[in-house]
Amino acid sequence: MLDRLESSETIHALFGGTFDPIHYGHLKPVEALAHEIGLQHITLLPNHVPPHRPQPEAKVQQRLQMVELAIAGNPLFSVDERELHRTAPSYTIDTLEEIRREKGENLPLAFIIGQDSLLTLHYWHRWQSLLDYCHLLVCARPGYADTLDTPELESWLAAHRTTDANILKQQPNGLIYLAHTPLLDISATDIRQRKRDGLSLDDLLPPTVQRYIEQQGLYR
Ligand SMILES: Nc1ncnc2c1ncn2[C@@H]1O[C@H](COP(=O)(O)OP(=O)(O)OP(=O)(O)O)[C@@H](O)[C@H]1O
Ligand SMILES: O=C(O)c1ccc[n+]([C@@H]2O[C@H](COP(=O)([O-])O)[C@@H](O)[C@H]2O)c1
Repeated sequence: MLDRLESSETIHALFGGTFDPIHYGHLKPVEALAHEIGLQHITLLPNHVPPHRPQPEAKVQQRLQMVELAIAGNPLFSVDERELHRTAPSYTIDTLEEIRREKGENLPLAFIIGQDSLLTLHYWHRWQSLLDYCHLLVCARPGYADTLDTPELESWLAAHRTTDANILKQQPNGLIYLAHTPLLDISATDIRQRKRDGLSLDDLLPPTVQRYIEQQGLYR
């Protein structure tokens, strides 16, 4: 694999999630990230069987439908359904291996996560191999420390971190970039609880998704 590419204008950026439901805490930080580092496109990757967490309340097709409603008419986003067709746990490394095979070894590939995911990354399946396939782009998230309390993760971050977004386009994988994205205190857990409590979901997620939740009777 080439260590450095001559030049590349494109990063194939993936944003994985359970999206139960998708909300502005997902959409707005990654839109800001796209501006910050010049991403032209972001592919949302809803998972089927999320590893390391309780299983989603909404059905696969409902979570997919909410993602599609949330990104309708926004050319920045598209959705990749591949993990939804797998019944095994949606390990990110498996998906990255597959996408790397499809895209070839030179295309810069990036996987976007929130700060909370970074803090627990050492529990992920084959976590130390993730950077063999992609860069990691980390969006800030309120309520989650920006220091890692696991020495192994801390030294791994120090070894791979870059503050220069331009390098991400010149190398296919191997770097971690902590973005300066806006802090949005929104979580799907809170949205599901607010729905159960009969509270408003305004400003937390797109109106189309709100209406869908209502129509489908989700999160009661
Ligand atoms: N408000 C937010 N700010 C930044 N990143 C976020 C935010 N909400 C979620 N993310 C990130 O988006 C990805 C997908 O998150 P996920 O679908 O689990 O949403 P969630 O709101 O954390 O869900 P839940 O509350 O059900 O755990 C994760 O990498 C997570 O860190
Ligand atoms: O590969 C793993 O072991 C792994 C463990 C936890 C989370 N992930 C992926 O990280 C993304 C965010 O996860 P979540 O649980 O916050 O929605 C999503 O694409 C998950 O499939 C992946």
